[in-house]
Amino acid sequence: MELAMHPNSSSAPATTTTTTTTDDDNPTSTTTDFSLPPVTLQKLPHLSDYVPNLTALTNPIDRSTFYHPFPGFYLSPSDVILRHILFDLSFAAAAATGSGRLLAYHRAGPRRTIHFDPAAVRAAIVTCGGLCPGLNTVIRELVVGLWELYGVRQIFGVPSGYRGFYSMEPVKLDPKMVHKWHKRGGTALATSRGGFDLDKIVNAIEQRGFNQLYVIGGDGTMRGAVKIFREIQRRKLNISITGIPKTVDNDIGIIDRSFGFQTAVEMAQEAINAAHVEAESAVNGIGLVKLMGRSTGHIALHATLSSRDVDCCLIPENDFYLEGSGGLFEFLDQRLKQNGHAVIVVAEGAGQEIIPRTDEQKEEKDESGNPVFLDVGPWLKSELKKWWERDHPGELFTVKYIDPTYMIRAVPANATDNLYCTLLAHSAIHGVMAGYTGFVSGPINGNYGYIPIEEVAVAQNVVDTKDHKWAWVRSVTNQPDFLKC
Ligand SMILES: Nc1ncnc2c1ncn2[C@@H]1O[C@H](COP(=O)(O)OP(=O)(O)O)[C@@H](O)[C@H]1O
Ligand SMILES: O=P(O)(O)OC[C@H]1O[C@](O)(COP(=O)(O)O)[C@@H](O)[C@@H]1O
Ligand SMILES: [Mg+2]
Repeated sequence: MELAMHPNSSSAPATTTTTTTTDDDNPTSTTTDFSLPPVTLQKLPHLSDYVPNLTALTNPIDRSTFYHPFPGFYLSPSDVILRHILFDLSFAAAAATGSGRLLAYHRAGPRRTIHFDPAAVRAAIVTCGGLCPGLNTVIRELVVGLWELYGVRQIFGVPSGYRGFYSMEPVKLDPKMVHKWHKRGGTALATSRGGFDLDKIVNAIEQRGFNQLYVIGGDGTMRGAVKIFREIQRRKLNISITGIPKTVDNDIGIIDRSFGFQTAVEMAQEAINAAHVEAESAVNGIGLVKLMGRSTGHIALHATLSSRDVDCCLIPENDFYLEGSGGLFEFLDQRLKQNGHAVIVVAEGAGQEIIPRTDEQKEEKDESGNPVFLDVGPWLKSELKKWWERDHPGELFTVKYIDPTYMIRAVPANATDNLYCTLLAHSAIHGVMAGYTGFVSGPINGNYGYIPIEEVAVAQNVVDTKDHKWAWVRSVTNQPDFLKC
């Protein structure tokens, strides 16, 4: 679908004119006229794509005593968010001649017409994968939002992740029950890895009469949700499914960041501070902190940038080596000579290529099929000790290793993440009530949008070691780039 977003048609000549506006004869801004490139709006699946004669009702928010819908309160399909908002004007001019397009997503929010009768809704909420701060807040806000905004009364929690659909009894939820859940870490519904059996899950959904599915989970969960979505479509069921992206590692793409990530980075500071104190208080002291981050180093990177006490940050996206010129040991040698101590932050997925392992260990997977890593923390600690004894025999040296692994994700969400969780939950509810399906809610450039779940399931978010953020880390730590000459 293409939107006419600009007065110039795409066939108009691409002219770029620059003028200067003045205020009291002082130039204040530059106005450039250019043709906005054509916009492609990502199609969002809707139940009406395959369910005939859908119910169409006015939104009950019209009658809410709290909301007074004003013109523009309800969003329509022409309300969009651009995926990329940064581009240079010469690109825009070039794009208008046909060499580029802009991608847009539907904005999240209430719709004037809804396609579910609230009295007939049977909503199911499930949490899958590892923990993340804010899971309980999302559940709470889904329950309260469905109840208060739309008058839904049949809301169920599915225990223990995907396997719970077919192996456990759902738990009836209401606002009173979930009232304090945002203050608790973890997930009150319980979660698990593995157990994804498509037929059993969709059969159970049908048998239980669920017609709205709120699936909270990470990249693996989203891949599972895509399969459920496709099966629901194949069976032509009037069931809407939405994904709410949860990942403490921040490894899901397109969205600005995942909920709980900021809380985790904040928690990591405590471990880094402790490592710093220990290292500073020793002779040739090294503080070593291992942080979560299976295939992405976002937590380590952000924790490093916000701490400023870190001398070296090791992430999965940037291979490192220990010995020789430009290696970790050479760098630490210099740092210890300069400062007498050093702090290293290592993401759990870093260095996996250089830790010796058996063929069996190379194949190891968890129940969800994620690779099981060797523990980089103790390995690095032991390598550091061996190096020092070999190169500096008899000299004092200490490595204090801190592994706060689960502590950074098993806590309740901080205030910012709690707010974020609420907006995510409300966005999901509005989209589902409007009949959208197979989508994920999330912030895109600061505004909440609906993204097709199939796109989210394959979109990764890795640290770009060529961009300014990684350069910033290196400028803060002055660590080597580990590019062997
Ligand atoms: N490719 C896939 N197809 C179907 N289900 C999947 C897939 N990958 C993961 N899952 C299921 O999604 C759930 C969560 O996945 P997992 O990788 O453990 O966590 P996360 O969703 O946090 O990444 C598990 O029940 C797992 O079996
Ligand atoms: O919870 P487990 O099975 O010990 O797994 C730990 C993994 O979970 C995470 O915390 C989050 O991973 P997911 O988002 O895939 O659940 C990873 O950082 C870590 O590698
Ligand atoms: Mg994952």
